[in-house]
Amino acid sequence: MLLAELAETSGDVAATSARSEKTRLLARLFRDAEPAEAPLIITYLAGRLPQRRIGVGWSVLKEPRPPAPEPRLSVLEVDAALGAIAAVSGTGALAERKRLVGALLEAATEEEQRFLLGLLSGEPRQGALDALAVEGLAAATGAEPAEVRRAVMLGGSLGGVAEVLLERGPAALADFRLRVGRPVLPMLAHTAKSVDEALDKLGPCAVEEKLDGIRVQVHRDGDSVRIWTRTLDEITDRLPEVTEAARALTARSAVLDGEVIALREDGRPRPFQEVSGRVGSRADVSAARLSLPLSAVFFDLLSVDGRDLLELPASARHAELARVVPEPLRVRRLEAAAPETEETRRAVREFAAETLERGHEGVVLKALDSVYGAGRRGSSWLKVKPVHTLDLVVLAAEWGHGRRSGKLSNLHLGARRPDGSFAMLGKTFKGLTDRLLAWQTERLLELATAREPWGVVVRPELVVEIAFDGVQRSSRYPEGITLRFARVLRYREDKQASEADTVDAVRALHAGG
Ligand SMILES: Nc1ncnc2c1ncn2[C@@H]1O[C@H](COP(=O)(O)OP(=O)(O)OP(=O)(O)O)[C@@H](O)[C@H]1O
Repeated sequence: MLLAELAETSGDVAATSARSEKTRLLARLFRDAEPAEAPLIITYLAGRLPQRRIGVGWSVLKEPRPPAPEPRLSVLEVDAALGAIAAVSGTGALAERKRLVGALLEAATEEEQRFLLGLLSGEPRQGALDALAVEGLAAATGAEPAEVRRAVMLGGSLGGVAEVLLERGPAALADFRLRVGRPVLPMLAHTAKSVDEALDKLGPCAVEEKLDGIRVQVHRDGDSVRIWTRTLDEITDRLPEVTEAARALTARSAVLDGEVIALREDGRPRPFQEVSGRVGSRADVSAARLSLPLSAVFFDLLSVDGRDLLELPASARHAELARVVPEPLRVRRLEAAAPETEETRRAVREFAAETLERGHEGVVLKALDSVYGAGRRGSSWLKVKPVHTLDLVVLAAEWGHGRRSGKLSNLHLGARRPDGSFAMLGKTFKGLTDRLLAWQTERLLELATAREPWGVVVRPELVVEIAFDGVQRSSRYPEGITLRFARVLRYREDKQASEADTVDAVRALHAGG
């Protein structure tokens, strides 16, 4: 497929507000696509790059280049060119990247150049494109949209499903079943303001400790054990102790969902940063496990000995979990089968208070009758934390003063609007350690799209977790609201900007006071 066709459709989809028309346009595009092109088309439409970063800033991109008179670039050629640019390293890398970017842009027509520049500078694209792409694919192939969604959940990627669907038609969707050895996206939680609100919303439920570590999905098949993160990156080699624990279970095959944490000798959790440092580092793992042993604590079971449990209610999945996973490897949990009674509510509040005393960050309440919604942020899991946090996107950063001069410090924070753009909610430089300041200065300079005397404007890509004390009215910011006492907790490199919190979610916190 020529890039020109993709660029034109992308523009047409953005220009119409009717969902049915968007679906029709996307269906036509998918009908014209080769199966192998589908994953790329979907990523480009959503404004993402498979390479994530190509190491080229706005100063290079903005140089005018003569456009090609006729469209001739294919999407696969664009991908190959961007791959080559991302792979350049060593001395003279910058000049070489600049040369390659120039060559790519000069092979593109004016309209294609606009599309490529938007893509490379991280300009917001269609909000919710992936959901539209599911409908477009379904319309193009005659599949049921719900079946396509199910396959994406179990296949782990929309691109992968799209390719198979275009190649073999709707019948191929039946092949997407939970398989040991193929990870699925984890089920996610919504936030509730209090334990009582969560009990009211859920009805009969279980309350569990919320552990602040790294989400893991552990697949055991006989002696083979593999471990994936929330974003489905494989980290088996980093966690030999989890592999050993999984091999010791009574089940021959199992898919487990849990959290990896580090515990002190007195049983209290060590800070998240230590866990992520160990999992992310490339240091020798046998030495690392001696200085910081990690433990997995499991809270769900997706399959056991060949039986798929995804469609079972949470209570039945937990009964299976309790059968195959011994106590210390299971999350602490209390069942609240009668949440309307004062006695139950008191017990749940006590459980939550004790959990905080034990050093954990909060609790998660889960409806007893809910199925496992892989990849979904359903309303049947509700997290309750005493400190409000939001995942926001860094839009710009200001140069620091005094001890922080030469470092990018004060961050401009944005929440997501429904159209995919970002609304600035405020600024903060609080909570930044020297290590974070150094790290963010380097990253933000890479992402810079404009340099100003006061700092840099960046591609809206980096997600940062912010703690704050409340939401208040402010005429200084575009949505009329801002955060009180915002401070940085950590960067969330496991999240994309499209997963950041929305303006509506922040507004709801304001309304709820
Ligand atoms: N008992 C538990 N049940 C479910 N999740 C838990 C539990 N304990 C800890 N977690 C962790 O809590 C995460 C959800 O809450 P958190 O506030 O950390 O959300 P988040 O990291 O911003 O992202 P998300 O909700 O998108 O995962 C889960 O992804 C999981 O890693």
